[in-house]
Amino acid sequence: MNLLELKAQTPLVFNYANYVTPQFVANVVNVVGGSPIMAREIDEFNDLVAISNAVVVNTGTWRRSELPETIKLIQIANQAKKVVVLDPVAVGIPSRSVPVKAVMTESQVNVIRGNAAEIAWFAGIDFTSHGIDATGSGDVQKIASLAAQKTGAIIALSGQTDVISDGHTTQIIAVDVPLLATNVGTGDALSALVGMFNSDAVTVENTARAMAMMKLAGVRASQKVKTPGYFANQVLDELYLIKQDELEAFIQLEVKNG
Ligand SMILES: Nc1ncnc2c1ncn2[C@@H]1O[C@H](COP(=O)(O)OP(=O)(O)O)[C@@H](O)[C@H]1O
Ligand SMILES: Cc1ncsc1CCOP(=O)(O)O
Ligand SMILES: [Mg+2]
Repeated sequence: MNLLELKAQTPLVFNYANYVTPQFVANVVNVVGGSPIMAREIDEFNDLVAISNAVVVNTGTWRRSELPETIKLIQIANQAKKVVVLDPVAVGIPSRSVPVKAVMTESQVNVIRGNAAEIAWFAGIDFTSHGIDATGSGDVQKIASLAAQKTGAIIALSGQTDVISDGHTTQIIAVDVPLLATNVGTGDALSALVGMFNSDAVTVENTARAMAMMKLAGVRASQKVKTPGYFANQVLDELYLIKQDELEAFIQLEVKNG
């Protein structure tokens, strides 16, 4: 959906969040025009998925004891035909790949949003990382396209260049905003935006819209503030202020075919 439709419909985003960044993620959903809800109790999953428009699963602080519930949640969302976004934080660390492998085997994920190192793991390509951060370099278009082909999910690869791919169509947003990488949780919040913009239909176009929204907020914030603390708050304000026509103009200018 576009930003105008999003603000009119107020999509409810169920975030199965990590315990590091839920406050920032909830605020990002709220300021853009959606409605966030966080939960971990399996007894709530049927009720909450029924009223949700998107389910966003972040494995950043997974626990073995909760893994069956995580899979159950996605299966409920699959049955209810709700869009599911997976944020596979630091999946390249072997212990962090455990929940991701289980989720990918036992349930269906519609979109995977991660940094280049995380997406490279799905593509089977080596890419240097340092914990939650991608630190190497590589052919990000090839990585995203291959990961999409291997998983059957739309890939939303974020970084200096964002890449969106379904394995056939690939789009890029090559806009450098280094301050965007300074706030822990920007990626998690971006995953929630991806869920929100895809809540009516899962497409490359809607995924690119979500990625463009965060980039544009970063561009505008970095014109006003130069340090990370203020920047994080300014990004929230810019996400709140961006209008439909401004977002679509940015997309026209910066979203290119790969
Ligand atoms: N060097 C960079 N230049 C511009 N934008 C960046 C850069 N690094 C990250 N971003 C942006 O920051 C947001 C979060 O992406 P990223 O940092 O890759 O996710 P994660 O926090 O999951 O590692 C995205 O909107 C992405 O475009
Ligand atoms: C620090 C940390 N540790 C586990 S999850 C997490 C947050 C990751 O946030 P993001 O992927 O948005 O940088
Ligand atoms: Mg991340």
